[in-house]
Amino acid sequence: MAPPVRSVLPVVLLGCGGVGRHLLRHIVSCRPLHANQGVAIRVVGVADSSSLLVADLHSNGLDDALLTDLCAAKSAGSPLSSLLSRVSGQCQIFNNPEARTKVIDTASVLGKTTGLVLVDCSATYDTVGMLKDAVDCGCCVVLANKKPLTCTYEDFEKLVSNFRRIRFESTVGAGLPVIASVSRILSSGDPISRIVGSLSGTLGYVMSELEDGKRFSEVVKAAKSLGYTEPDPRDDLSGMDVARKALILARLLGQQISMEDINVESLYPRELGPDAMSTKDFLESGLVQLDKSIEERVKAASLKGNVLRYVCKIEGKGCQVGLQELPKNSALGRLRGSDNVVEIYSRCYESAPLVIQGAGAGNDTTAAGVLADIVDLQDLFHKTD
Ligand SMILES: NC(=O)C1=CN([C@@H]2O[C@H](COP(=O)(O)OP(=O)(O)OC[C@H]3O[C@@H](n4cnc5c(N)ncnc54)[C@H](OP(=O)(O)O)[C@@H]3O)[C@@H](O)[C@H]2O)C=CC1
Ligand SMILES: N[C@@H](CC=O)C(=O)O
Repeated sequence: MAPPVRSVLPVVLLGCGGVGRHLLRHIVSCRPLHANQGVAIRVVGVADSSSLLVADLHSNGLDDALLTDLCAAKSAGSPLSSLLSRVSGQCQIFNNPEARTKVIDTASVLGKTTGLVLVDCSATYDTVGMLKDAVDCGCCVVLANKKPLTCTYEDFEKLVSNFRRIRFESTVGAGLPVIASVSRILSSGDPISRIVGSLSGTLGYVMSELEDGKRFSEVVKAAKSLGYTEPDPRDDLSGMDVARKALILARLLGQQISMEDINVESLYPRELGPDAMSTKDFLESGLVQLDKSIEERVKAASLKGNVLRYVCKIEGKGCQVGLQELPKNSALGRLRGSDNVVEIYSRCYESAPLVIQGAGAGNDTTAAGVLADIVDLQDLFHKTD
């Protein structure tokens, strides 16, 4: 017999793309496991870019059959609003801008009663306001989306102001325990002097596939279909996605810096950027224009026994991210596929760094990281009766 439920965690999910849908599926499939741990996750609402589907706040949330249908509808490319005929009297659909207001109302009501975990699996800056309001209402926040933590330093400070109520493990290294390790080292009073790593699943995959003689344009498209890239793969190829991860880590180390303070090397010129062409055009006709120059760089490195890796370095007061030639048999050079590696140097890990390595991208592993973050908040949702 399952033990009594000790913690009920109401969740509102922002974003039901690749990661968000995997999260909902993991929540449904892990019900028996969580029940054995005395934990229940109640999905109260799910939002996409235009609508919010929200349950009656006195109910048990959206039921698993509806969540499954919702995932199927979104996978097929339909908006959440297409579920209108499917929803019962127990839930409602709000379209923007009412959807945003409803998220904040929900945070306000549940923040005062049961508590709420607002989970951001979108890829936009637009959620920052809702997240800050949720923090003000005493709610917990879990992020896969890096953008809210990488806008202004004031926003970052606000979001992490109650560190017990926020989790953002999946923003760096997908499911890898990078943030947890950095936080543990810091809270033990062991100063971190340097973090070096390969922090892009996409660029790691692309670089290792290029070594096998594949074409850059083909490999980038494969990375997108494997769920490694950002919605616009130029976010990865510009180095901005890695720079965001570097900024989150640097801010965690106490550096009060912004994106403008990070040196970022882009793999494509301005003429192929978002201001010049759509994502679709970039994938169809922009990418191939990069094949030759990247192939030449890979060959030049290979002649010296080296490989290319997109490296992130955080030390002292600065961060830099860019492409480097590294020996094939170095820790970063040996990386294959979407694996990330992160080396953390501190007083305790001075000559031999703490090394964290493993899958650094993908919807499944990222959603698993988000779910672990939600479950990690369970003690804040203990029933007191
Ligand atoms: N994939 C990976 O390996 C990893 C991803 N991440 C992060 O996870 C996040 C999600 O990635 P992914 O699932 O691939 O992205 P997708 O583009 O597949 O999904 C994004 C979702 O966000 C929704 N959305 C957009 N704007 C809003 C808004 N204002 N409010 C609510 N929802 C909104 C979109 O709606 P609509 O469906 O209507 O377009 C879509 O459902 C990103 O921030 C990414 O950086 C982090 C680590 C690893
Ligand atoms: N696009 C990112 C996904 C994880 O953050 C990557 O490739 O690493």
